[in-house]
This record gives sequence, C-alpha cells and structure tokens, in this order.
Amino acid sequence: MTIQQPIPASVPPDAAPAEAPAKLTPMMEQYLEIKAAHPGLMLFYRMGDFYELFFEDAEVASKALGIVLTKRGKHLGQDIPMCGVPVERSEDYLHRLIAQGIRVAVCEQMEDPAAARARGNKSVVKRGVVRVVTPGTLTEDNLLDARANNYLLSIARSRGSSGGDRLGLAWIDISTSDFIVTECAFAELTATLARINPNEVIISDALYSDAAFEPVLRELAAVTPLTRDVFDGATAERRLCDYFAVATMDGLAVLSRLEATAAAACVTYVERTQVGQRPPLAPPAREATGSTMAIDPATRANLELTRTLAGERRGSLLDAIDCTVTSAGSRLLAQRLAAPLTEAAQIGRRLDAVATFVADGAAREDIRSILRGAPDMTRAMARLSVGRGGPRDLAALRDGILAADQAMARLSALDQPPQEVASVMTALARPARALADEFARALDEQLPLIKRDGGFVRAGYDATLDETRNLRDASRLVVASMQARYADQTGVKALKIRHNNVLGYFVEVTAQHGDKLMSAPLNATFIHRQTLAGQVRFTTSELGEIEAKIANAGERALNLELEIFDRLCGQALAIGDDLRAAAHGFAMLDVATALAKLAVDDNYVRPEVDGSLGFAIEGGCHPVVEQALRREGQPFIANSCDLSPTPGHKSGQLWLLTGPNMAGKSTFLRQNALIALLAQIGSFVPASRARIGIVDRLFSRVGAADDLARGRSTFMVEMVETAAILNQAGERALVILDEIGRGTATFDGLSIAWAAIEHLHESNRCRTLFATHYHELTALAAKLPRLFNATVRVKEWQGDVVFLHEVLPGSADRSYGIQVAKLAGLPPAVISRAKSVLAKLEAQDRGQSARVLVDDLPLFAVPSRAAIEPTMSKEAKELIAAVKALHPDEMTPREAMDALYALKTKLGKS
Ligand SMILES: Nc1ncnc2c1ncn2[C@@H]1O[C@H](COP(=O)(O)OP(=O)(O)OP(=O)(O)O)[C@@H](O)[C@H]1O
Repeated sequence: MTIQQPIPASVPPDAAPAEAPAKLTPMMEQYLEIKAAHPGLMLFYRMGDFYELFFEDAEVASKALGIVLTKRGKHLGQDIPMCGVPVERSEDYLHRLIAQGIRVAVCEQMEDPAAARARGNKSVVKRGVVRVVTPGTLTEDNLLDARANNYLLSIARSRGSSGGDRLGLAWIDISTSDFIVTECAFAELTATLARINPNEVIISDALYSDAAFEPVLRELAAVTPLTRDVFDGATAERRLCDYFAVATMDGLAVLSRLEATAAAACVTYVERTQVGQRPPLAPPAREATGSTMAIDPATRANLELTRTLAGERRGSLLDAIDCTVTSAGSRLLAQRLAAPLTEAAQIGRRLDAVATFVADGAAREDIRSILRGAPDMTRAMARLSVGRGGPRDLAALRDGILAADQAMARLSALDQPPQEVASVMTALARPARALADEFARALDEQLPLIKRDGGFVRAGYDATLDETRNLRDASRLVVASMQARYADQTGVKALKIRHNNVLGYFVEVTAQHGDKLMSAPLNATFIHRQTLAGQVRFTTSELGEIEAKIANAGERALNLELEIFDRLCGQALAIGDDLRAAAHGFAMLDVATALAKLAVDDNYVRPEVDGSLGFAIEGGCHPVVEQALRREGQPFIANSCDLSPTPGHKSGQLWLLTGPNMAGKSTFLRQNALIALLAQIGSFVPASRARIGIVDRLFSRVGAADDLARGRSTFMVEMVETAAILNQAGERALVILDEIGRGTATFDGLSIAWAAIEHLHESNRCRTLFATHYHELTALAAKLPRLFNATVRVKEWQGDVVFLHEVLPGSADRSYGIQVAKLAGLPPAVISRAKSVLAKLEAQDRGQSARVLVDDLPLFAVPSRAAIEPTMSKEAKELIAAVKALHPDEMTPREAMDALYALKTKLGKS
C-alpha cells in the first residue's frame, strides 16, 4: 500500500515559508509558496522547456528516476539540490513516479515570460498548479493501461445503530467517464474491492486511522486519506449538483445518503486534482447488489482470473480468452470477468449475441476488421474534455464515427439481430454524422500530437488561415532570396541567414570574411552583433522587418488553428453522450465477436444456464491449460463432472476426488470453476455440453502460499480461507477445495478435512469439488448420500507411473508420491529408503482405522445453523443489545464509566 498525504482544502494561513523573504530570490520565494500550498506532493515547477525540482523533491526524484542531481543557488547558506525533466518527456517520468506511489503537482507558467519582463527586471513569471497527478485521476494515454480501467474509489461510512456499520462506495474512471455507486457491509468490503480493483482509494482521515480498516487498506495499491469535509454527508448532494450543473440530483440518479457521500467525495477529489476542471462523468449509476457472482479476493487470486499468482497477465484466464481487437473491448471483457452475472435472462442475452457471431463467420470477421480500425473514442473524449486533447483525439472521433457507419451497415445485413446487437446498433446510430464530415474537412492527413505544434488544419478549410499561412511561407521564400542577394553583394558564397531565439534572423559568415562585412562599404548594410570562435554574425534593418512579419504571420496562423481546434472540440463535447454511447457499443460488439472467435477457434459450446441447482459438464477442458498444451502439440484430456442433485435430493453433490500426484486433480477442480464463471459472463465454454444452475458465490481454496507480510503461515492462510467458505457458502455456491489440511500433521489434517466435508455436505449443502490425498476420506461416501467418489486414472508400467488424466468414478488407493519424486530427480538412495519406510507404514493400515471411525462416529455430527444459535434468556438478549448500542469511541471516560455501572446493575437484576 502506498500512503498519501492529505491534500488540504485550502492553503493553510501559515503555509508560507518561515524564512525571511529578503534572503530569497523572487523565484525561490514563489517556489516555496507554491510548494507549501501543496503538502505531500512532489512539485514539477515549469521553467522554460523543463520541469525543475528542488530540495527534497529533487533528491527523491533523482533516485526514483535515475536522473542527475545538481545544485542551483543557495538557501539559508546551503546549496539547493535540483534536478529537471524535459517537458516533452515528462509523461514518461510521471508514469514512473506514479508507479512508485508518488503524487505530483504540475506547476505551469501562466503567462509569457516577456510579460513578466515588461513588469520589471525583478518580476517572476506567474505560475500556478494546473493539476495534481495521482494514480486514480489519469487521462493521458501513455500513463494508462489501454486494456484496463483506471478506477478511483471512495469509501464513506455510516455507523449502524446496532453496531453494524454500512459502507458507501463510489468509483469513477475519468478516462472513460464511468461512475458507479453501491453500498455494502464491512464484511463484504474486501471482496468488493477485489472485484473493482481500484488504482487509488480515497477515505477520510478518521477511517484511515481506524484499526478495523487497517488490514483492508493494506491490500490496496494506493490509499489517499483526505480531510473530513470531503466526506461530509450534509454537503454531498450540493457538491454533486454543482459538478453536474443541475439543481437537484433527483433527475440524474437516486442515491442513498451514504452513496451520495461517497460519490461527492469522488467529484470533490477530481475537482481538486484537476484544479477546477470538471471532466465529464456519467451520472452515478447504482450497481445492483446481488446481480453479480460474489468472488472473494483469495478465489480471484487462486483461479488466476486476470493475473497469475506471480502477478503476470500472461497465463491468466483473461489472457487466454481475450481475443478483442480494441482497448475498450479488452477493458469491457475484464470488467465482465470481474463480475459474472447471476440472472439467467441477462446471461442469455449476452450468449445470444455471441451465438450470432459464432453462426455467421463472415459477419464476425467483417466486424472485427472494422473494429481493428476503430480508435479509442472514450479516452479521446476524456482528454478533450479536460483540455488535454490533441488533434489526433479529434481524428479519433472522426474515424470512430466513420467506423460506426461501417459497422451499422454490416450489422443491418444480419438476418435477425438479437437484443444485445440491436442495442449496439441504436448506440452506434447516435452520434451526428455531420461532425465526422466537418472533422474530415478540417483535419489534415498527418497530425501532430500536440495542438501547439500547429499544421493540423487542412489547407482550403479556412480562408483566413490559408492567407496567413501564405504570408508566412512567402516570407520564408523572401529570406532565401535575400540570402542569395547578400552572398552576391558581399562576394561571400558561404554567407547564410540563420535564426535563433536571442538574435532572431541574422547573417552569418565565417571568421575570415568577418572583417570584410565590418568594413566600408558593407558595414553600412551589415550591423555587427556577435563574434564567435569560428563565425561572425550581423543583422540588417531589412532582416529586422522581415523578422517581424514572419513571426507575426506564424503566430497568427497558429492562433487561428487553435481557435479552430477549440471550435471543433466544442462541437464534439456537445454530443459527448452520443459519442460515449457509440464507444460503448463498439466495446460490446468487440466482446461479442471476440468471444465468438474464441468459441470457434477452441471449439467451445453454448452453456445452458438456468435457475436450477444443476451442474453437469460433459467433456470439459481447462481453458488455459488446454491452450498451453496445444502450443506444445500435446492433447488435453476432456473430463466430465456432474454435481447436479441426484433423484430424491434437493441439493447438489459433493465430489471427493482422489488420485496420484500430478494426475490432474487441481486442473480438474479449477476447470469446472472457470467453466461456471465463463458461462455466467455470457461466454461459450470449453466443453461438449454444459448445464449450469446459476452460481451466486464462487469459493476456491487451492494452492498454498505463505502470507508472511501479514504474519500468516501457509497453514494459517489455508485455514482462514477454509473458515470463510464453511461460514459463508450457501446452497447456490460452488466450492472447490484442494488438499485441505495438507499443511499440518497427518492426523490433524485428516481430521480437519473429515469435519470440513461433513460440514459442507450437511450444513452448507453446496455443490463442491474436494481433492485430497487422504484416501481414508472416501469411506465417508458410505454415510453421506450426496458424496460421490471420483478418481484420476493412472497406469503403472514397469514400476513407473503413466498419467492418463482421466476422471472416473471410484477412489485411488495410492498417491504414487514416490514415483513422482523419482521423476523429479530425487537421489536413488532417498527413493529406495522412502519405499521401505512406506511399506512399513502401510502395514499399519490407516485406511482400516478410518473405516472403523466411519462406523463408530455418530453420523452427521454437524449441528444445523439453527442449533448453533444458543437459546438465550430474554434478559441475556437485552444485555447483549445494550452492549451493542454502545459506541466507546464516541464516549467520554465519564460516560463510559456510567454505562459500565448501568450494565452491572442490569446484570445484578437478571
Ligand atoms: N486433463 C488433462 N489433460 C492433459 N494434461 C493434463 C490434464 N490435467 C492435468 N494435466 C497436466 O498434468 C499436470 C499436473 O496437473 P495437476 O497439477 O492438476 O495435478 P494434481 O493431481 O493436482 O497434482 P498434485 O496432487 O501433485 O498437486 C498439469 O500441469 C497439466 O500439464
């Protein structure tokens, strides 16, 4: 976690430096004043073509960026450390600083240096912070990952009267305008944050220092505590109204007070970091709770949904299924994967769209090639709206609208577009075509990145601009002809007319010809200005006049172009909602066609998703492992799995999977979880048939890793995750558990696994896959009617083991651990010693004792949930309610004492 310093609401009155201003240069005085007004931020202080950094900022930046640390002047008798970054490469440097959790205030020159000079020698150029760059408030392409959303998230809390706090969450992506709010309980916070995966979280100072939040915040990339006013519920509605320029939020969104508080914190922070700019945001939309599959952070990590356990995108599920051709499509696919749906009809609509493009290969490929040429309109719009856009962003909108036209034409040829495709067509039709025509007329073929470079408006678009440009270019020709004339006149062939910022236009000759021009008669025309080592420089009055004309014409042309840019930008922003809707339409189309391509290439099938508790996968494959094996020319062995309720039972089954090491147990467990997940994001699945009753929560406990940073051993991590499953999984959950209990002594592990199976079967009653090396557990099938034993088949051949990766009914009797160890290259002496130890241990026959245990232990020792609730007297319940109603943080010591006595008295009575 990166901890950020609070940004104060305003400059504190005592922020000015304590030193006597007399000792400071005017520039340093200005620097320190601006720096003091932005505590906790690194200050990029613009000086000409560089951003300069001073004092500690310079020291930190030079280390973080590997740039040279120098000195500039003195402050209180000490050298001032300094370093600088060139403005044109500043985005690279910002990127690296942000990645290291450093937030930067960018301070620009707010006037032309000439204007400052005109005020007098000692005047400093006016400067001001125009923006604070933080991880959650980026818009620049270079700073953003094109394939991922960049969310800023705020958390607001309201204290529940009975101790159950509620949390309001709001998250925005200013590079795409998304704005979403929700409420959750504290217990759900970690899972919700894992799903949204924000790049920066803002919270109040109070929550930041609340011990209960500490473990949650520690997991986050960047946390910025802010002053209390940002989270003030009383002013939230007003701040939102101000942002959206409306009198009331009622017409835009219906928010609870808590959601509004969180949403207002987001917009306030955006205004502060963008220094008054208001990037357009969609009105806050409430995320429907319960409409997405709950997946806790451990499960997300274990199943390697968007990143592998090693933190790479490569090798993750997202990487394996992402065939999108646009960045916006890739972002949408990642969003969908993070939040699979739980409503069969909605899933069906997505599947219909995919099915359309599975069936119609020509339409799929045509659409994909149109999309390949479609630019990222959403992010172009976001940059334009905060004044950070360039000519290429305008071109992106032009090309986007043209691509929308092509896509519309192709989609209209579809026989019967399903509902999702029809809604894409409506979105693509929204932006006015006139805008694209206007932009096509206005913009040149080759466009500069930055508008101030000019030269992006097409010749013939604006008569005044053409005229000014002609004047500028003609003047340049005049200079060339003057050079020829002067060369003739002086007889110096090598005479050149050059330009620099100090002298403007000047005549330059080599030193040997210098005297000639300085003597009569030439000195009447050529006025000596400068003698360098090898050259002598002159001006002429004629050059001075031309200089003024050229400079004026060039500047006028640029200003005209900038005016045109602003006008075009205004036109685009006026239809911003339509452009954003079309951009979203593209993303939806990209995802549908990409999933169709995946289905066709990898032979996926449309899953049947319904409201039952069924789960029947025929010929299922692991989407990632299958692709990896295919690359190596190896086949993946498809396997079936049926957890559907058997006749006479309401709940789904629990499969107990045994089998040797390396047989493919973990792969089988994960593939079934991933198939359910893919089905519920509306994708086809790697199977020959799949029927899935909606899964509302997915749990996995697979693999094991120490979490030493949190002071948890491997076994502790395993138990914490198992506890979460046993406490939370309901009938509609899908649970996969891999080798529970292996991290401790054999009998402890076996006993925990035993009890966990009984609990899952009797209390949770959820569909479960449970892999284990404790073969003794298979005996439980005799007593637990919905427990089914399955095993992964291997063949023994000449004392070695051959893996067949086939899952079949039955149980394994051996783990072949020693054979696998031999394959891994353990020394032969160790292998043979292990074999003899194993033979001795097997003679003691642990399995036999387990069977005896099944017979001896009372069946269904798991108490039902109702039985766990202790039966309490009325007085005890009252006492508990009284304690719950106390808020020790808000009490004075005296009030706390009084409350304690009151409780004692109550206790005495009961
Ligand atoms: N169905 C399959 N078809 C082909 N290869 C497979 C299949 N399942 C697994 N494999 C291969 O076998 C290897 C081991 O699989 P996996 O890790 O799932 O085994 P395991 O039984 O969980 O082993 P252990 O008990 O040692 O953890 C995988 O890396 C994969 O390459």
